[in-house]
Amino acid sequence: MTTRHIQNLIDGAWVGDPVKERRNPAADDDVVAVTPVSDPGVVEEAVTAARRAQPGWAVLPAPARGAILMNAADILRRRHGEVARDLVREEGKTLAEARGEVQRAIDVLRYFGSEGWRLGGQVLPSATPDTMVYTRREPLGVVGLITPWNFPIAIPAWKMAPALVSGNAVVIKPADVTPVALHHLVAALVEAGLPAGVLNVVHGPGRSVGEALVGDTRVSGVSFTGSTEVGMRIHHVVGARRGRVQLEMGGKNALVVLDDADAEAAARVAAVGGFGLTGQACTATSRVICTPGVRERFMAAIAEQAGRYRPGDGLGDGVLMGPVVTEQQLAADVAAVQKARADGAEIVAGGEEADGLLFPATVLDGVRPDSAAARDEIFGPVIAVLEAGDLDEAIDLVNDSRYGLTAGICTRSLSAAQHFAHSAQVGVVKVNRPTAGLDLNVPFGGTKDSSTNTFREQGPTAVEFYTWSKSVYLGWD
Ligand SMILES: NC(=O)C1=CN([C@@H]2O[C@H](COP(=O)(O)OP(=O)(O)OC[C@H]3O[C@@H](n4cnc5c(N)ncnc54)[C@H](OP(=O)(O)O)[C@@H]3O)[C@@H](O)[C@H]2O)C=CC1
Ligand SMILES: O=C(O)CCC(=O)C(=O)O
Repeated sequence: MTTRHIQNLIDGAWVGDPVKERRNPAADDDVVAVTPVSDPGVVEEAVTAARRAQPGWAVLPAPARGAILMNAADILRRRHGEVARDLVREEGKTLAEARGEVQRAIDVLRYFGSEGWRLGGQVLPSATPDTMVYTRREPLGVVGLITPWNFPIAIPAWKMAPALVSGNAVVIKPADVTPVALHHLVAALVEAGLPAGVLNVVHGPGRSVGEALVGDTRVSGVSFTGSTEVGMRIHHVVGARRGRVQLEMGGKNALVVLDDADAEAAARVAAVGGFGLTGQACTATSRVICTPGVRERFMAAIAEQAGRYRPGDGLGDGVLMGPVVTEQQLAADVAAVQKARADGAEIVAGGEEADGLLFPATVLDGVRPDSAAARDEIFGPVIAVLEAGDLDEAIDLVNDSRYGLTAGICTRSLSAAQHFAHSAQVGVVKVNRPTAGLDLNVPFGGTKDSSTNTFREQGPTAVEFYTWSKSVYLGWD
């Protein structure tokens, strides 16, 4: 297996000594990558380079910027298999999940590449004679992107692509443990013709490099995906200088299963949302709320599903669930299940016994709404099952959370589905579909502690975060 020697990208040059190892979570003897451990001085250089490059990039016609994203998509497509295997090795996804994520990054580049032909404003009537009014979208300037390990190529792609096509220069700090997938994306953009300095990458710890990026007053906007704790801190720092902030943080996403649902189908939906991606998605199904008539059938079906998601090396045949990403995340998963047991939950599948970083798909029954298992994000393959008397009680439970990212319902009733869709205090509602898994052309974001609930990511609205609106009055005599 190849070890990737990865460097920072500053002003078009690959620099920095790769010293820090990342090992495969499924095979500790497999060194996937070595990366630099940068200090805040490197961030300073990166932002300086970005500042220098941005005006030249912004005056290129938007279709020319978009064409570079399109070229990068083609380059990445040719490397699809190699990138997907590296992604399995560094993050622990299954090969099918990794292939899907790489394809998503390619499609995101294509989508925003073609946005280059559509970026524009509005033409409006003026109250003044012989005057035309139109709006333009101006880039913010230099934007900082801070990304997590759980979608190490798709999330950087869906932040970078709208930022770049709308004329910004970018400095990105990827998650420390997953440098390789991002490197493939960045290499494709460089080979596709991105001018030096327009995209800069700094590897290193969040608490030093990430903080330096967030704290640099030349950075006009920061887009972050990760924990609520770090996100809130970023909001505080960037907000204090009236910078623009976009945060995608945690979730405690619930799936409601009503009496009229097909219990087996609902269990499959819950398992894809809760155990797929090893439960390591902010959109993962973390709570299932059953009404009494379906509960018994659902419990039998979800226990059977948990048995199918036996954890293993994501490169292995037929493996539906890969390992947990790190020891640190494993410790959090184990502690959450132990706490749930101590709080009186019954473990009907899985449990806290891990084999290395292989953690079993776990189902907790009899979870009290006020307990940690019902309230705190776990970020592992753990589903807490709660009971509600009827749909309205279920909706109250869904909304009784500090988070508001996604929610789902399994039902055959159109009116129940509609009532739920309109009452759930979340950014994304799914009916008879897993809470995780998003279309790249659809706005994404949440409410409450899940998001800044202002600028949505993905889809046509994504460029709004990276631009501001200017109104031009054009008069003639
Ligand atoms: N919403 C989501 O999709 C995600 C949520 N999470 C949640 O967060 C928990 C912890 O995961 P973790 O990876 O530690 O998440 P973090 O929020 O710590 O990390 C996310 C990103 O922020 C960086 N970062 C960390 N500290 C700072 C800081 N002080 N200033 C600026 N940037 C910083 C990280 O860098 P570095 O990697 O170097 O620490 C990483 O690039 C998970 O258990 C899960 O609950 C995690 C990942 C994604
Ligand atoms: O569910 C998805 O497809 C995306 C999830 C996501 O954005 C995240 O976990 O950060």
